[in-house]
Amino acid sequence: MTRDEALGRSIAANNRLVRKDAAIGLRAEHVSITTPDGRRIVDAVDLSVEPGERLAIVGPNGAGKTSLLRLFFGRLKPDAGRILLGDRDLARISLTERARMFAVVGQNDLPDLRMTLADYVDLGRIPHRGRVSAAADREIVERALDLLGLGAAAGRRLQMLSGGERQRAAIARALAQEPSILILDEPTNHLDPRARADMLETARHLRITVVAVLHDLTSVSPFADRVAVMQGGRLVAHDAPAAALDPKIVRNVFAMDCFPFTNPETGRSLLVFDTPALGGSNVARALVP
Ligand SMILES: Nc1ncnc2c1ncn2[C@@H]1O[C@H](COP(=O)(O)OP(=O)(O)OP(=O)(O)O)[C@@H](O)[C@H]1O
Repeated sequence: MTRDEALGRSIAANNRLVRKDAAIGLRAEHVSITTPDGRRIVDAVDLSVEPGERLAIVGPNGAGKTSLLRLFFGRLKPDAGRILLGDRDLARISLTERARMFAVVGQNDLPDLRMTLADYVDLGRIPHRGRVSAAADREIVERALDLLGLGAAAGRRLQMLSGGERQRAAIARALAQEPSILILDEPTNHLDPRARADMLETARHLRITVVAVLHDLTSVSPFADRVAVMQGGRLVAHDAPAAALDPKIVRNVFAMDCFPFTNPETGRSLLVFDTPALGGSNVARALVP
């Protein structure tokens, strides 16, 4: 059994973490956000995420990725356009219901570091409190911890965990919420390459809708079904990874070279990125006499 299959089986065995009504899609219809000084940080974006799909949002710094992500789960309201959750307008869905549907792992989710890991992951149960027995809540927390390989650390305080372990704890907390939609803002920050691959692989097996802002472009194609490329608040591509991260688009948007590559052992297609030849960037020009 490959590692990938083993993970799939472990997640299937822990499938209490995946809601039966998990297959919900999201749609942004012509959404915009304009700042008080008149800047369009999200500009007339139309974008759909199919039920159970994993969408990666990529783009350079300041492109509007986090703002678009926040529109998707209602943290920000659009000035124009609307967000649909399934066929319902998100603006008409109560905060309580949203809290049960969306689990969000943000960039700076620093809780009180004196909490134990188990208590922290139990926070994910708050939207469901009273709907199932306390024993069922505990079991779900344990499953979420086991799934992220943190079972043995359940009694440790967060301050005793490494950055990578805290990041996994945040994902465990999100999964304990049994969300329909998982929202990840740069989830692989602080993770070493193996932990990063594991985390994205875990998200890949969940069979729920996942929307993730990713900075590391090499993580995108193993993880995502589709990719939204943002630049200057606009959506400039929305397609399967190889098409959305086409070399021309990558060069225009990121000033990087992109080379498609197939892993000869697995047949999996991967994208390799490089900076353009010296002289292609202002920094390089400044450094080379
Ligand atoms: N509340 C706000 N008020 C004014 N400007 C904002 C606000 N939030 C974000 N911005 C600006 O909007 C633009 C897009 O920000 P956003 O955080 O969505 O980009 P991003 O693509 O996620 O960037 P990064 O990769 O650096 O995290 C930036 O220029 C940012 O400074």
